[in-house]
Amino acid sequence: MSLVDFDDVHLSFAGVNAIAGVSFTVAPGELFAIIGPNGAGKTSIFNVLSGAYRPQRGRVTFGGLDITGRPPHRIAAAGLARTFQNVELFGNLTLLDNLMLGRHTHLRYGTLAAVAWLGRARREEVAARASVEEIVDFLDLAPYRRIPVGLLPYGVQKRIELGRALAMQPKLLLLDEPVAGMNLEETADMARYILDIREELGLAIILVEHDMGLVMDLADRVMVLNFGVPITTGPPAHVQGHPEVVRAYLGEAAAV
Ligand SMILES: Nc1ncnc2c1ncn2[C@@H]1O[C@H](COP(=O)(O)OP(=O)(O)OP(=O)(O)O)[C@@H](O)[C@H]1O
Repeated sequence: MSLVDFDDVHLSFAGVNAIAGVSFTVAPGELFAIIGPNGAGKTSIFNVLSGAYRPQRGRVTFGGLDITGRPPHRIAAAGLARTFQNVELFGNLTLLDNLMLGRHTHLRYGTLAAVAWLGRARREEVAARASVEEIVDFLDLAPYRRIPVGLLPYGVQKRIELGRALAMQPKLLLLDEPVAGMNLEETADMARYILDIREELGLAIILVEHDMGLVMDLADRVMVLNFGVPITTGPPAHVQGHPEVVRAYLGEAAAV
């Protein structure tokens, strides 16, 4: 069974079609990439998946659950986590605090228990700390543990954002331009972490990215969008050779 089933989704803003009949599925553990020129509708798909936008038509199921139009916190609790195009961390908090905030979707104790620091609250907090420490190791973030994240280099902040998404223990990660603004070394590092997440943690990932080299290296399948409509979907080799894709989008990259 598919983990994600995005079925004939339509979304428009005051007559502008952001998504005009998009369908795709993502299998558990798959790395599915979405590419397309600026304004093609990639971020809108993420916003529909995560519950920020409600589509006018179509249905989205996640893990067999109909999540169409559900509020973002419900969808997050069902196991969907995302990172953003621009870093959205709490700059004056430390790495550990930022990751603990990500983990908070999983803490189930009530306010009273937390105030009284009762058994369950304490046990959950200890488990949360342990799982956050695993993420710190996994992403090689130990040197930055106690520094306010706003003071850290951009590439490290993007990695922390990835860590915060992992702290939610998701089944599906939405990565929105994870290497935008990074230098070559930072990009290669991020590519390795994305592969590790997939191979060691077995998470499904939907990747939106303009870096074609990264997409073609990492993705199992790629969907190409143009003006809110998919042109084609398939393995990287299929997409790269598709004449309409070359014309609509890969023209410059293909010439590199
Ligand atoms: N909140 C909004 N209000 C009005 N129009 C919007 C809104 N969000 C997106 N759009 C429009 O929907 C279309 C698709 O935008 P979207 O941001 O999804 O594209 P994108 O492929 O992610 O682009 P980019 O690569 O530049 O991030 C664009 O025409 C955009 O202007």
